[in-house]
Amino acid sequence: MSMIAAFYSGKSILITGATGFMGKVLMEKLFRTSPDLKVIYILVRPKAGQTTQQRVFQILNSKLFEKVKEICPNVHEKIRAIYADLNQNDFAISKEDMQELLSCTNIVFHCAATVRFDDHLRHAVQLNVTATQQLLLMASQMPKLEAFIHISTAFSNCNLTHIDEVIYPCSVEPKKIIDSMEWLDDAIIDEITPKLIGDRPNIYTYTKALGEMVVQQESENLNIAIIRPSIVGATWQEPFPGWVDNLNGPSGLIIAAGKGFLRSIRATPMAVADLIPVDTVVNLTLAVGWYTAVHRPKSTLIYHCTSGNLNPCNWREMGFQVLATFEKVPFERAFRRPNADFTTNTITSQYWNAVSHRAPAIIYDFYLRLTGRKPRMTKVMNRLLKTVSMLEYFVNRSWEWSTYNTEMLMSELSPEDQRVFNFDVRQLNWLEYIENYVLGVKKYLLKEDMAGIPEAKQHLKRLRNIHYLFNTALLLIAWRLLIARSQMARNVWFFIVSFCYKFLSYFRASSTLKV
Ligand SMILES: CCCCCCCCCCCCCCCCCCCCCCCCCCCC(=O)SCCNC(=O)CCNC(=O)[C@H](O)C(C)(C)COP(=O)(O)OP(=O)(O)OC[C@H]1O[C@@H](n2cnc3c(N)ncnc32)[C@H](O)[C@@H]1OP(=O)(O)O
Ligand SMILES: NC(=O)C1=CN([C@@H]2O[C@H](COP(=O)(O)OP(=O)(O)OC[C@H]3O[C@@H](n4cnc5c(N)ncnc54)[C@H](OP(=O)(O)O)[C@@H]3O)[C@@H](O)[C@H]2O)C=CC1
Repeated sequence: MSMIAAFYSGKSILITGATGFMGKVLMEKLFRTSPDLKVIYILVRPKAGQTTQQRVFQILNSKLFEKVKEICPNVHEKIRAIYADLNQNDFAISKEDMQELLSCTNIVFHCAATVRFDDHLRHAVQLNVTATQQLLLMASQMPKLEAFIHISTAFSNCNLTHIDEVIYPCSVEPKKIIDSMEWLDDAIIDEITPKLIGDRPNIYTYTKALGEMVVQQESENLNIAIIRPSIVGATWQEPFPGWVDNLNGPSGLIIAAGKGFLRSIRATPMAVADLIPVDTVVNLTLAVGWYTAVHRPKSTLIYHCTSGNLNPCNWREMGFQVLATFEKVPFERAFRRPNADFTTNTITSQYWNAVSHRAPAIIYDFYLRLTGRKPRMTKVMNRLLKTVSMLEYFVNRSWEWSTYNTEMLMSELSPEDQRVFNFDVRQLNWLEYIENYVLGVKKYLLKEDMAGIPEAKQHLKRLRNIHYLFNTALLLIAWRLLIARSQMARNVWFFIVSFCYKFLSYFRASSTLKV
């Protein structure tokens, strides 16, 4: 019997960010392994015209929850969706709901965050720092609370190259930042943002670091742990391989590459691609929840959930396998044939951006205009290149994360728990994982049918022929222009033509003699 699964039975669990990528997988695993849990409270806001109830209904009816519904048919009765907006005071939770949350919650998993790299500092501070502080305040009023698990990121200190499982302070106290956000206007905030984030690449990593400081400062009477996952990717094994539902991290780039929009990137091929499957993160999170509640460590423990030091894979290997999978299962209606050029040089990268990305987009838009349609490719390409430029920081560096706490926890688990809540990335086969990831992107993000593969392959063949035809035509035009302008080129051309003519005449004469 799994001790971790048994621990969650009968418990009331509060999850923030349950409608997000990681939150859904966390909920799914909890219901699947501990169907006897009492209730999962989730803080949800209405979004995109859907009420909170409609959002929950949609999640429960998704493919991700198919197994859960077999194991725990009354799952909908065990989810309590609480209307909440983490941007607002007291999260805009009603008095009754708040009362219930405070008096019943046993475990808190805080996953909600803004993960956008370019969010405005005020909004990112509100969500990643102030909301964390408010949630901790709520937690301190929960008499039955056994553990509070905060999800951070391994990149919160990405300005360092070796990162230990400790909290590194930021130069300005989070409380001062929170206060200043209340009275500074947007223009001043924009001005001071670069100074505040310093040598971090974006507002996201900076505000997650501030969030960790808040956790440390408010942790006095609470039983807290922090998880720091690296780049979270599709599921490895559970509930099935390759599940993914958003474009963050590599997923969006896999689409862009598979559809032939993105064919080169400024990336260091030998840099470690520190991906971690979302189910691995969730397994570690649940194990940490159990360990923190049962063993009550004296200080706040931080757990790195990374792959690089235990089972490294570099970007070259990853890109190679992604391309190999495109050969087997191509994406439908690709713009160009997928390709992967890595360059570490900024000038070469700009050259490839012009030749491989912008020029085809301009030509395609010209074609759309000619055929009376609205041009759109240049706009799509500009947005993609903006996204790529924001992700480039992470594919041109390697980090070393120590994983003592994570390994210690692994050794504390029973063999059954090590199996059911497996977070040992040494067992991960990258080639298999990446193939399933690409397949998952095709199935769950692009919603493409496997029956369309022959047609997709046919389409790629047509694109290859167009490519050859286009290059040949380009070469001929260039050559024609050259011989029109240069005597030297003309001489070379006449020499080649007369040489070919002589060779053919000789060949014809010798074959006539033989007869
Ligand atoms: C070296 C690799 C090989 C490369 C080879 C060369 C190319 C050939 C490829 C072969 C195979 C390549 C496959 C492997 C690629 C691996 C690359 C992996 C890079 C991973 C880096 C991750 C770093 C993560 C570090 C920290 C981790 C975390 O803690 S948090 C989670 C990460 N957070 C994010 O990823 C959020 C990032 N997104 C944003 O911040 C914003 O969306 C934006 C700033 C990028 C854009 O904002 P904007 O307001 O302009 O637009 P928005 O409305 O948000 O979206 C615009 C359109 O772009 C789409 N979109 C959004 N995100 C992505 C994305 N990550 N990739 C691609 N597209 C994205 C979005 O859907 C919109 O589309 P439309 O609706 O159609 O307009
Ligand atoms: N994905 C990754 O690569 C990594 C993620 N992390 C961390 O993991 C955690 C989960 O990330 P992930 O699941 O990928 O992110 P998602 O963007 O998929 O999910 C974010 C969640 O936060 C919720 N949220 C955002 N704003 C509010 C708000 N104002 N009120 C209520 N809820 C809100 C979202 O709700 P809604 O659906 O309503 O928008 C959503 O449920 C985050 O803390 C992130 O920093 C760490 C490392 C890597």
